[in-house]
Amino acid sequence: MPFLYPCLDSLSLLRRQPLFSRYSSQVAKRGLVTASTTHESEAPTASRSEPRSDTLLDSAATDYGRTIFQDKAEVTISSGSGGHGCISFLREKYIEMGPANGGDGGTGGNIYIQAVRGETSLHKLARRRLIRAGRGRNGQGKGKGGQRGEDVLLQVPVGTVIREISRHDPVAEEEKRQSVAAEASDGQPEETKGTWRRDKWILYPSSAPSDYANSEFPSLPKPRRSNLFMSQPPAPIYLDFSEPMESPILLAAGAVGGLGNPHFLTRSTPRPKFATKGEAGMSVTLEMELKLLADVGFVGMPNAGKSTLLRALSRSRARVGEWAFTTLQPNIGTMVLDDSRGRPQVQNFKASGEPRTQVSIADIPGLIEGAHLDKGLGLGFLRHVERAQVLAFVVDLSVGDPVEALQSLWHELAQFEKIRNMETNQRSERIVTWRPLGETQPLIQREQDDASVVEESGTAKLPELPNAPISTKPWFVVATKADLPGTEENFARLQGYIHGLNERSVEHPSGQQNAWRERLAVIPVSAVRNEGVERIPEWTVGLLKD
Ligand SMILES: Nc1nc2c(ncn2[C@@H]2O[C@H](COP(=O)(O)OP(=O)(O)OP(=O)(O)O)[C@@H](O)[C@H]2O)c(=O)[nH]1
Ligand SMILES: [Mg+2]
Repeated sequence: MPFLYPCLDSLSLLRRQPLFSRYSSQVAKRGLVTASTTHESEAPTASRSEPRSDTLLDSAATDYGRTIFQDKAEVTISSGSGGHGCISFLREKYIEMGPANGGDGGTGGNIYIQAVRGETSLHKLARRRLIRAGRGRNGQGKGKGGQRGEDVLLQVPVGTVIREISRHDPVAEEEKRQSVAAEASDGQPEETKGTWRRDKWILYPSSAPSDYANSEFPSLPKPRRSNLFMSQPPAPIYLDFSEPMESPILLAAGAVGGLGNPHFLTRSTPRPKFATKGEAGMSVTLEMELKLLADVGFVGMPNAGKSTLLRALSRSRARVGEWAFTTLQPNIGTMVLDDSRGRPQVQNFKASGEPRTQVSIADIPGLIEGAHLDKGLGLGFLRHVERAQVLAFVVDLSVGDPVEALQSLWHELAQFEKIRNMETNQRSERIVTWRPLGETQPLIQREQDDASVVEESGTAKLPELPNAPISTKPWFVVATKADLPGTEENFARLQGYIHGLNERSVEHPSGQQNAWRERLAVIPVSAVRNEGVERIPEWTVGLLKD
């Protein structure tokens, strides 16, 4: 019997037992088992009764939550083209050759954009390089207009900045072409009668070329735009979504549809056998950049303990490891001040009077000396803390001189600001008129005459500077790893330096005269032991303002 049914063999049952219990204890240790399953398993009670903070803060480097994150995207949006007009004639009983009744083409779909709270990354847009709205349907007989193209709604996270790189607008190009042709013929409108442009006209399907040999085409209607075009943002697009939006805004309006054949009814052509094609949709290439909007930004060297601190302050499961550059992309954690159960930990009100229930924190990859020269992971991640209201400098007490570490972090911040301002200047650079030797007319002036693009960008309003200088932000220092032996001396040194800053006896590490130094503090903590961190929410909230 046992050799036929090994499952009934009592020996094999016994052999399987330790394996199962080993598995269940591992699972219970990771905290992955729900209440009902742990009840049945033989997990040791000791691992279940461990305090939550210990398992979360001193976890293995492999135990972390992963989120897909992308903070840059370049997409081309293309609004829908219009449907073509229809060539049709009424045909009924006893009416063999009725009047023209072709409908107009439908308008193309629009592209809208909305900043919403739920989104945290641009990865969905980044992997779609081209986003098209639907095309308008063609007009139909019996005077039926074509159906509108489908609209597209892009949802981006709050904190996204959108810049236009290039644009292709067929209607604008056609308008320009016509105005150039009109100028060439001394203000007279371009003569298009008797000619036809293949890209503009639709001919009756079953007609032969001879049908059009003697017929005269009417003049081409002027390029048209949909009414919604007026509510499009002016070119070049520069949008900064720092607030969630209740309703989407229009980014690119769909093109209008073509005209059906009744539009071309004249005395000389009672049965027009032509209609116009719909206008082509415009396409705009946009660069999107996400600058996470957190209330507090952590700035520190690699391995300083930023992610551990984030785990101690919030329920974040940011990766922690004992090597440098564990964090490769920003983590956002939420520090809950009031969980609506009993008395809140810290009571604070916004300027609007509503209570502040949570504070968001951004933990970014570490900065090393020379990050502005692209050492380590570079300075790019600082854009996620540049909009934070408060900066927390996380300094490791167990390695090197904490004062030097703080100063070099400030140096890198200053370099970041310099590079950012340079980029802003480049973007808004004005056109300088330059006159080469021997030329009577300035070169740029000549360009302006025939290229309206140069004129437009020169006269466009400069966008407002969205950020205050970093040195004017409130900041404080968190001295981590205070549990390690021999860190008292380093802490005393750091405290002395901060005291000197408060007294204004030492220069501000940013080197700026008007830098913020109202209430500087250094908070010693041990994030792994969850000691001292309870001071951070209180101190942060005191610095936050609306
Ligand atoms: N003893 C002690 N160790 C700590 C403390 N905080 C963090 N650590 C340890 O320091 C190491 C680095 O911690 P992380 O939180 O990954 O440091 P990080 O600043 O996020 O590092 P990067 O992501 O690489 O920039 C880990 O091994 C932590 O366990 C602390 O307060 N005390
Ligand atoms: Mg980290």
